[in-house]
Amino acid sequence: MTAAISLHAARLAYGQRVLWQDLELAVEPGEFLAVLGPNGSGKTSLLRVLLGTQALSAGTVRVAGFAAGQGNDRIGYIPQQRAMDTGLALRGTDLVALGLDGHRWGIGLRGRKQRKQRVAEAVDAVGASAYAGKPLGQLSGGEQQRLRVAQALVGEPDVLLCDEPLLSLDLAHQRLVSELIDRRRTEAGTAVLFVTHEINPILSYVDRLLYLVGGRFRIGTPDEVLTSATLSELYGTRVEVIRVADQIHVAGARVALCEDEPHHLEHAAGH
Ligand SMILES: Nc1ncnc2c1ncn2[C@@H]1O[C@H](COP(=O)(O)OP(=O)(O)OP(=O)(O)O)[C@@H](O)[C@H]1O
Repeated sequence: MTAAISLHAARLAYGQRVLWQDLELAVEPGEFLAVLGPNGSGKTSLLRVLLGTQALSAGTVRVAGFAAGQGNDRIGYIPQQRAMDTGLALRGTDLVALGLDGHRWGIGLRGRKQRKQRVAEAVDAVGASAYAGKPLGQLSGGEQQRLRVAQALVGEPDVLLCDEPLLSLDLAHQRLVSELIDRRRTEAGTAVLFVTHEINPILSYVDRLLYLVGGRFRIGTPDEVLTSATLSELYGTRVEVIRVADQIHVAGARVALCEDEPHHLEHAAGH
């Protein structure tokens, strides 16, 4: 099977600062890979490399069968959320339609009808039908975020790159979006690379994770990587992984998981 994403001997450095090196990674079609790590560890930079907007310092990268940047019409991308300009007149449905590859649908009346239908379905799937006709500037952060998810999925991508897609979503919509992404990969074999600070909402979907910390990384299943021994080694300091029912909590200094919790857990762990 040809990997949907492959990085070979990959290195990314900004000047003297090495974000990661000797990275060997093959993400298979249909695989769900979570990418974790503290602020500044290079998660978004990895997405930029896969999108072709950031060159590797060394090594090779291929995405959806192409050199990075060449096959972007096969990639769905959910960027990290930024507040959109409140004066923005673009409507929600217009934003979603930007995710359709114009070449595949043609410009005739039939193509236009089909495009409209596809956009309506994608909007409906994220529960945004009631507000998608409004200008983006009038929508809440979470409402805008659901439209970005629809935009990334509407083009039926082979590879889905998600940069903290659950941020600013309430629990019900976190679940809806995670399930949508999971369904896309199980039904269509789309490979998913999902950057997150919070593993628990997606833990049941994750096949493997890439955990980046200060120039080092580990790749493996959640059971392999999310252990006290592995994370302590990676962080270079004592880290405790605590499993409570089907949730994972990580306690210790500079820990990236469960961002809302480390502060009091750090105290509890005596750091
Ligand atoms: N073009 C650039 N030139 C120089 N340094 C950069 C550039 N882009 C990013 N950096 C630095 O590289 C580091 C990694 O940035 P990146 O955005 O990939 O981190 P991240 O893991 O996504 O962090 P966060 O969790 O905060 O989103 C940061 O310290 C950032 O300042």
